[in-house]
Amino acid sequence: MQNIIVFGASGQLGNCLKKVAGERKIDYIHFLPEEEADILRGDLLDIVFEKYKPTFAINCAAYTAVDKAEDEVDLARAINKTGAANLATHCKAYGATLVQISTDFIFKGDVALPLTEEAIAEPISVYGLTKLEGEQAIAEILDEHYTIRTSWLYSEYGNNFVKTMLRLGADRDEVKVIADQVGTPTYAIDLAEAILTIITAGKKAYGIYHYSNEGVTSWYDFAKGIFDISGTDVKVLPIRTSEYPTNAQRPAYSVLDKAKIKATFNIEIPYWRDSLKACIKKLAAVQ
Ligand SMILES: NC(=O)C1=CN([C@@H]2O[C@H](COP(=O)(O)OP(=O)(O)OC[C@H]3O[C@@H](n4cnc5c(N)ncnc54)[C@H](OP(=O)(O)O)[C@@H]3O)[C@@H](O)[C@H]2O)C=CC1
Ligand SMILES: Cc1cn([C@H]2C[C@H](O)[C@@H](COP(=O)(O)OP(=O)(O)O[C@H]3O[C@@H](C)C(=O)[C@@H](O)[C@H]3O)O2)c(=O)[nH]c1=O
Repeated sequence: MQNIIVFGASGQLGNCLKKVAGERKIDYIHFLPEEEADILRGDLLDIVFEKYKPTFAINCAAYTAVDKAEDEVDLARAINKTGAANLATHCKAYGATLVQISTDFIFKGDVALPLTEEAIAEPISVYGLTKLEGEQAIAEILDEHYTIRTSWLYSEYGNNFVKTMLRLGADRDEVKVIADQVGTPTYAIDLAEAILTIITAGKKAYGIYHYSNEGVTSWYDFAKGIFDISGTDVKVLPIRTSEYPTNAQRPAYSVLDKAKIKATFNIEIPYWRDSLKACIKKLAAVQ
């Protein structure tokens, strides 16, 4: 009997998993409220692991405020590293497999070649560093883990670049967006589908995998796509990273190579613009 528990269930990816699990009629998945499943509280983790005796735990909990993390290093490290390690320890004790979500921001991004799972990780931000430390802590504790690195998540849930652009586009005549950071957006609904496909495949092909949508774009082109598809009349000006100072540094190139996940789990990945259309359609329907 499978039993899946989800941490960080109220976040963007948690909500997408809820949606996709509902559509797939998976009824053995439990979305844990944060107050009952704080990944920093060993006492609460003891209770939920004992209650559910999970076969899989999915960790959607994270500290994701990239700029703020530069000033809140201890909190970012506690959630992204210690929290992940706590889950790995509990999974080991209960014979569960851990699905961890990581990020393209573990990479430096100074080489314009798609990044494989073996590419050297050299984070340039506190967020990226603490996420990498989380990956490493899990790997030291547990063999039975799927660590899925993804990039530029967006969806109809939570806060993300698509929703920010639609808000700015509605308020302003002009938006300036960085054109020299290149990567691939990922519709979090597509990622949720991939996670549930991996879990239900029962393959035990543990390890690190890369997943984003297909294609390559810049934040500027992504913004253009958002405004084109939504029919928002706003001028978008391409700018350099140096013209948009932020607390945290971000990789200039972070396109993930998805060959491994496609070959191992027979996953078909949608093109980023097709998924963006699907998301904007959903957002328009709820307005
Ligand atoms: N967003 C993105 O663009 C990308 C995200 N990722 C990774 O994907 C994963 C999911 O991201 P996403 O859904 O967008 O992130 P969100 O920030 O939307 O969700 C994270 C969730 O974790 C919860 N959380 C924080 N601390 C704890 C804790 N101690 N115990 C339990 N829950 C906690 C948050 O609750 P609260 O809000 O109450 O603090 C929030 O609900 C993360 O691992 C992230 O690093 C990877 C690449 C891109
Ligand atoms: C709002 C805005 C952002 N930008 C730039 C800043 C930044 O380089 C880029 C994206 O900005 P955001 O702050 O929305 O996104 P950011 O928080 O940097 O997104 C990252 O989040 C973490 C959690 C990840 O793991 C990454 O994969 C990535 O998705 O767009 C502009 O150029 N103009 C704007 O008006």
